[in-house]
Amino acid sequence: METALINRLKAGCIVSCQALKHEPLFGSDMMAAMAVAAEEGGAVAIRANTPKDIEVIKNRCSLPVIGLYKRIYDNSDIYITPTMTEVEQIVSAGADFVAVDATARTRPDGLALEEFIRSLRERFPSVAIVADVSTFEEGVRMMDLQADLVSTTLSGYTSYSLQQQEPDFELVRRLAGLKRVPVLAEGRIWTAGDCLRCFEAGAHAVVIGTAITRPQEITKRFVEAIRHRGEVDMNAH
Ligand SMILES: CC(=O)N[C@H](C=O)[C@@H](O)[C@H](O)[C@H](O)COP(=O)(O)O
Repeated sequence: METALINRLKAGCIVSCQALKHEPLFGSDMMAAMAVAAEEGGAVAIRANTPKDIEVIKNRCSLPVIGLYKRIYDNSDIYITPTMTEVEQIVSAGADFVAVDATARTRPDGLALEEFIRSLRERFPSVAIVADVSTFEEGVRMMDLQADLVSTTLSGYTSYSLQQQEPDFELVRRLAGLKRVPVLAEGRIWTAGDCLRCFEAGAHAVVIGTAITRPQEITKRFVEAIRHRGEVDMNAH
């Protein structure tokens, strides 16, 4: 079942429909509408945050869902599905895949990454695991631990990973080059050209969030481009 699901993602566009509490589109209805729009547009899957959003999206949209649950604990920097408590809730909500922080940082419950993955597998053998990593070494470690997919989600979002404005094409290329586990290219993909570069680098699929589902950021891009043009004009006179 996992293999069929993973094959279904191949060469596809996965749309991340997420809005946090402080964002204008916050709310499960909004995210479900985004997911339906993504499905109409030809997406192959949805990435969604919180049990509630996942449940509503699964009810309205027929695409498979990569579920995660962002929760902040005081004693850890890990916030993407940090413990088994969050895993249980997103699986109950209907997630087909579970995305987890797969960095080596200390987890809130102190569980070693190996232990966490082992118990996730034991408890939920039919759920595919998406390992969100920030570096090549973390990706390899998750391949050793037999994650079903590795995603470059956290590149640029840990203190020790490459910080850059564009997607981490090189990380995609290095991980995909190992030909061990399918690799998702995720993070800061803004254009169709970025997507094509990810596929050239060997990505199994691409995950696009902000560029499709955060209108405030999309607007800002246009506004900044216009402002920049104005500044260039002023300097020319
Ligand atoms: C780092 C982190 O917490 N990333 C989150 C992961 O679920 C989301 O906030 C991103 O929107 C998603 O990864 C897609 O990336 P982008 O929005 O750049 O296309």
